[in-house]
Amino acid sequence: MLKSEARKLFSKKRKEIPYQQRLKWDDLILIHFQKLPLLDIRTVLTYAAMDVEVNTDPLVDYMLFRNPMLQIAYPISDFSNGTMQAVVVSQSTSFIKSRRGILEPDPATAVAIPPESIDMVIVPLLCFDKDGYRVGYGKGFYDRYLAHARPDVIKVGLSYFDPIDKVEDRNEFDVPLNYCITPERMYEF
Ligand SMILES: Nc1nc2c(c(=O)[nH]1)N(C=O)[C@@H](CNc1ccc(C(=O)N[C@@H](CCC(=O)O)C(=O)O)cc1)CN2
Ligand SMILES: Nc1ncnc2c1ncn2[C@@H]1O[C@H](COP(=O)(O)OP(=O)(O)OP(=O)(O)O)[C@@H](O)[C@H]1O
Repeated sequence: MLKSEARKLFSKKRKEIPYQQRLKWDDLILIHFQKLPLLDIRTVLTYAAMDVEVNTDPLVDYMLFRNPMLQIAYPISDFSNGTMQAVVVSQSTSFIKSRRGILEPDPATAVAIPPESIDMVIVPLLCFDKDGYRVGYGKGFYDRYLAHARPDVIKVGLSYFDPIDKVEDRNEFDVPLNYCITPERMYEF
C-alpha cells in the first residue's frame, strides 16, 4: 500500500472507533507495553495524544511507577521547517494547545534536551507494516528527528490496527520501529 492511501484509510478507520472500544484497546496496549525491557531506559520521548491517537498517559504512569527517576520528554514542533525539539517535563510544566490541536509543553516551563540523550521514543503513527515501517502525517517530523537520535534508541510504535503487508513507497529517510504494540499483541522487528 502507498503511504498516501494508508494515511487516508487509517485516518478514517481511527475516527470510526467508538469511545468505549478505544478505552478497552488502550488498556490492552498497556498490558503488552509492560513486557518491554525498560531496565536501561533513563529518558523517554513520548507524545501528547490527540483524541484519535493511542493514549500514552497510562504508559507514562506505568513507566514512572517502575522508575520514579525516569525523565519524560515531549516534542515541540516547528512547522516552518518540519523539525521538533524534545523537552523534559516536570510537575511544574504547563501544556499549551499548539496549532493543529496538539498539546505541547510551554517552553518556559520545560528543559530542552539533545536527541542523543533519548533512550526510547514512543512514536505516533497512522499505520505500520510487517517490517516495522510506519506512516505518519507525511511531514517527516519523526524521520528528521530520529536521524539525529542515537542508533541504539528504542523506537516503539502504538497502533489500534494490525500491520499492513508493506509500505511500498519507503524512502531512504524512513527509520523503522523496533516494536509496535497493538491491542492484540506486541510486534518486534
Ligand atoms: N500527538 C502527536 N504529537 C506530535 C505528532 C503526532 O503525530 N502526534 N507529530 C508527528 O509528526 C509531530 C507534529 N506533527 C504533525 C504533522 C502534521 C499534522 C497534521 O497534518 N494534522 C492534520 C490533522 C490530523 C487529523 O486530525 O487527522 C491537520 O492539521 O490538518 C499534525 C501534527 C510532533 N507532535
Ligand atoms: N532526515 C530527513 N532529512 C530531510 N528530509 C526528510 C528527512 N526525513 C524525512 N524527510 C522528508 O519528509 C517528508 C515526509 O516523509 P514521509 O512521507 O516518510 O512522512 P511520514 O513518515 O509519514 O511522517 P512523520 O515522520 O511526520 O510521521 C519526505 O518528503 C521526506 O523527504
